[in-house]
Amino acid sequence: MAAMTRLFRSSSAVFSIRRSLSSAAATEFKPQPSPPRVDPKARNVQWVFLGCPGVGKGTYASRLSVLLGVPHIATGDLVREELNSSGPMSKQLEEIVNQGKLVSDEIIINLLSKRLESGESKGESGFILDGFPRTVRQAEILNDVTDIDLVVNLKLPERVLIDKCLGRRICSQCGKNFNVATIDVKGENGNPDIYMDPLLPPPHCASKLITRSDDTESIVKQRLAVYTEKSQPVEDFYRRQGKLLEFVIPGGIPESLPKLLEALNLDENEEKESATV
Ligand SMILES: Nc1ncnc2c1ncn2[C@@H]1O[C@H](COP(=O)(O)OP(=O)(O)O)[C@@H](O)[C@H]1O
Repeated sequence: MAAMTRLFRSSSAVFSIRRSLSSAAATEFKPQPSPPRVDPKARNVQWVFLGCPGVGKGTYASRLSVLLGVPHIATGDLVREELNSSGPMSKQLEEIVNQGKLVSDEIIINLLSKRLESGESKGESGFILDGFPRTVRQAEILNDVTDIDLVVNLKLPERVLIDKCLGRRICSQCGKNFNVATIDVKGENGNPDIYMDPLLPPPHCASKLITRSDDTESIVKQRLAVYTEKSQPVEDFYRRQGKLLEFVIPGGIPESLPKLLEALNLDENEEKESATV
């Protein structure tokens, strides 16, 4: 990871790294990968979680990061930390985020480099990235500095995404995410019904819940449009490399997490046992 941190630094300074995809890679679509069995003792996976706002990237990435013993690094969290600080970029970031737009690649890579450097100094290795890369340019830069093992692309229908964003709540003290929405959507056009219970906070968080300023209906719709325009091409970028694992979320966490672990070739019980050794 040291090399990645250093190279990220230089790429953010020079910001001219470009990797043109070979024409063969651009046309050849590889089948969905079957992830190799992860050895719990060598958990330095380098994974990326993609998916629309509200799909649950943070929820699933944070659970997997605990199972695999790698940090969960969410660029949205890095942006919000900076935005809530009294730093020089705070006002500018607030405006961008509250318009549902993307922060510049340069700012994001700078924030991510700092986070990787601080993790590296604490001995972290491997990562699950959530919310990065979000543009093809970011994906190209990442591709130039390190090898990503697997990209998990989470999917849900758009009407569920909007309800989930509107129901999202965060504990202002511990930072954990909850959701007060009950999702109960009848399947259409051959798609199955989707039911999700609310994810309610424990009593000590209940009085400290806040809503993200960008989780209003109009900003969520704008973020979804930005995702389609800027981030969907990132799915194709990784699909061409044969690294994209598509996962349609079937329901709430109790139903979906075991299925996701199965798709990832991970065994929750084995992982838990080895985590306690
Ligand atoms: N990789 C990125 N590139 C540009 N902007 C980003 C990136 N990651 C996060 N942001 C900014 O932070 C905001 C919140 O990100 P995130 O928490 O990942 O939200 P979402 O729920 O939309 O996935 C985004 O709308 C965007 O303004």
